[in-house]
Amino acid sequence: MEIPVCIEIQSVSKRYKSSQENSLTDVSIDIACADVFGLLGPNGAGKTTLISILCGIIPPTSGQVHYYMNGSQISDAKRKSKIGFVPQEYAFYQELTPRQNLDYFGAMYNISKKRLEVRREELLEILGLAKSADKKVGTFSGGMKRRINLAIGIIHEPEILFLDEPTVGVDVQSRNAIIRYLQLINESGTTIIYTSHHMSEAEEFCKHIALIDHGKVIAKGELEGLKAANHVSSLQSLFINLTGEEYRD
Ligand SMILES: Nc1ncnc2c1ncn2[C@@H]1O[C@H](COP(=O)(O)OP(=O)(O)OP(=O)(O)O)[C@@H](O)[C@H]1O
Repeated sequence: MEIPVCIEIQSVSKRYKSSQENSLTDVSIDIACADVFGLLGPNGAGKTTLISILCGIIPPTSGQVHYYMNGSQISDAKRKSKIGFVPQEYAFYQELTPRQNLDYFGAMYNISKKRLEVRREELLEILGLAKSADKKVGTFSGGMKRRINLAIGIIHEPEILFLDEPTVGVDVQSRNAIIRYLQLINESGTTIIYTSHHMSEAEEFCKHIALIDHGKVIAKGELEGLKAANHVSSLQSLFINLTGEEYRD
């Protein structure tokens, strides 16, 4: 049985107003429902730009993005309540505690007080933040900050979750906790689209990938199939084979 498409990206190009060049050129990708999809590529490839377009934060210069749920296209308004976004930058208030941050962002999604309380405590527990739930987030380690960033992005139980480098700068323990939790919510049906520079993590985590370089898709498909077709045994080798060794400064 064919898995239905959840996000259809059609010929998306982006040129920022201040720029002479495209940051994305003619990007077309289909992402299946309940997939773990990796958007991978070197620095400056266009990954954050693409995620920002998919989340509706910035518009494409040309091209279209369609979202589908239960086989039907959904409106932009409906899409907003269905998606979650965990950005690369910390998106919380340093002066507030994890409980206060989660209450604040939960209220923005109009979650009922009762449901929010349950969801908040559940996330604090699962992500190992319960003991520090009443301390200011500004005093936290990098790993704890990444985990609270994740908790905020999923407080409203999104069906589609975008994560931009969710494990950057964290230790192995926090990385494992984050990936384990993401695997858990994927198993219960959440579609995950994520970027990372951590190739062994992406290799373990992603089912399908798109490799982007200089704003263009240079490879896409099922990860194992791409490795076999390129005669390599690891995602890192595939990445180097297709994007080369030179710096992207
Ligand atoms: N607001 C902006 N205005 C102008 N150019 C931008 C803007 N944001 C990004 N760019 C440019 O668009 C290109 C793609 O950047 P983007 O941040 O999407 O890449 P990335 O793949 O996420 O990189 P990284 O892995 O370093 O985070 C780069 O050349 C970048 O300089």
